[in-house]
Amino acid sequence: MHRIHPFNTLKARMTVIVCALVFLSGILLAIYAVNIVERDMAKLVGDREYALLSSAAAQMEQDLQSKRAVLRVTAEGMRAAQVFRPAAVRRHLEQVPSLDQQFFNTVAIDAKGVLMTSLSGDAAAGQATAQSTLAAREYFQQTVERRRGLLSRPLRSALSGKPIVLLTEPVFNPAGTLQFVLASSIDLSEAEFFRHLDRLKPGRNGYMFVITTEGVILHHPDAGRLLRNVADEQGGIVPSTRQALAGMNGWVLARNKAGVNSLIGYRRLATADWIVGIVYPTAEAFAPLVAMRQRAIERTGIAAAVAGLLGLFATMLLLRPLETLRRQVASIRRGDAGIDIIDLTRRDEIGALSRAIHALTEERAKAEAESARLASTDSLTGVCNRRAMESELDKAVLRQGRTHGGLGVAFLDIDHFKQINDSHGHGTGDAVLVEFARRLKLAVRGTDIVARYAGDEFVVVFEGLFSADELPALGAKIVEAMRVPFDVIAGGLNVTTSVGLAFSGADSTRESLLKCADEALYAAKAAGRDGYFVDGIVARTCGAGH
Ligand SMILES: Nc1nc2c(ncn2[C@@H]2O[C@H](COP(=O)(O)OP(=O)(O)OP(=O)(O)O)[C@@H](O)[C@H]2O)c(=O)[nH]1
Repeated sequence: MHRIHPFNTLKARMTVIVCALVFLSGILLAIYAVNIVERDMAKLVGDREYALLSSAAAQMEQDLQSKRAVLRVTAEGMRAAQVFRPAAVRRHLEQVPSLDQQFFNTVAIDAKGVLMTSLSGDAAAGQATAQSTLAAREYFQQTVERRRGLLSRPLRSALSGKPIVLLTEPVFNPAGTLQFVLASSIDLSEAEFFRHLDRLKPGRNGYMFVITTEGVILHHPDAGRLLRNVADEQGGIVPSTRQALAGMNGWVLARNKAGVNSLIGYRRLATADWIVGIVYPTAEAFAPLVAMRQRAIERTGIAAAVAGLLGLFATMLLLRPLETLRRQVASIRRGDAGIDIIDLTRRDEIGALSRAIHALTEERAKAEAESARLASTDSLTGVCNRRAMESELDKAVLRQGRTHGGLGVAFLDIDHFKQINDSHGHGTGDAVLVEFARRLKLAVRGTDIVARYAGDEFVVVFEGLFSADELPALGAKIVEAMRVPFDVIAGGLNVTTSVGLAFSGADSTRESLLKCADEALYAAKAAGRDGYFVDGIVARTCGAGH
């Protein structure tokens, strides 16, 4: 029997397909779910960081406001008290403790830009260095011009050399003439609100930064970048910062300047041209998600393996009847079982296949039987043909050899059949042959073999005879059966036959028996037809050596 390779079985294929489908759908589902979660979580984390950023920005704003207020109140107090001379100014400033708390230093610059006093440091030295330069400073010029205080661009202090921003406030006399400008500096490298900002930095590698709306760095974990403009740095402005400089408030997922994928947020202050920023590397921000994705993929793999096993089990269970059917068909082919072992009661496709196989086998058996019948039947008369007769006679000879039963053979020929054909036509001749065969069958036993040997010649094989003595009666009966006119033409047609009979001996063969019977027929013809002759009835039985 042809064996099927295990990998070619339906079970294997279906298992592979089930596994692949489960794995694929699982992975797709996991990716889809993780993506949704990722999106939601990114939004959650982004919004949370942005909220943090906003609160830091608000606090910074508040801090700047209170600084501004301290300076304004101080200036207002000096105007009201008409404190305009340098020594008085210094004394007054020294008496405002919040100035020292809020600022790195506070200076007074007269209307010409000359440093009048500086709260910290050597005022005289400061005066000497700054006298020629402060008048040109942008913050001084703009304060004088606008006649109100401002927050300066970041700059390097002429006095301390530190990176600073200045809050200014002009002081006028009651007549409205500018007496001097108060300028309080915030040390960018030490500012308290930046320290506070750093305390809010997200994760281990996240950081906060502050830039001006012109791109100058006010605060950054890398102190070396202070006062640099991001546009002038190597690599230029990253796209997200460019958007922030253009006015964007919010967060994005982008690369920072170091090329690290990060969640980057920007928040512009309302009262200063500053932008507070936050950078949170995504690897850290979404670390739980990365772990979750890993877990999802691992678990999907396990689920696929389990589903594959279950699929294999289910497939084996479902296909078991198919395997049974295959075995049944194999045993039917081997001849070990009949077609009835096939179960026709199932209501599924395997049942339908079983019924189809059953019907096909039955039809084939019928067709084979029919073709065997046709192969062994004379098409005109319906009795056995010569070949079938010879085969049956061979078997009968063998049987009689074993059972020692008697076997007789009659060889018949219709008398003057050629004349019937010639006188009445071939059709009538055929009708005579048919009627002759019918009568012949009726004249002998149902178990005897009646065959058309050729043309108008017939053979009958009689089994189970006791002796050759029974042959004359059989011959007479046949001759007698043809005596009634054949109803094949108007008025009937007289048809007679001559019969030669032979009886088997111990060493008889088909050929010898037929030869004996043929010789007896010849004798019957010679004796005048319409009669029978039994070969050797008196003298001999018919043996192979005849
Ligand atoms: N109608 C018909 N005629 C057949 C058929 N087969 C053979 N024949 C004819 O049957 C005739 C047989 O003639 P023969 O056996 O030679 O001689 P016969 O006329 O019977 O004469 P005897 O046998 O000597 O009595 C031939 O003319 C054949 O052509 C057949 O199937 N149908």
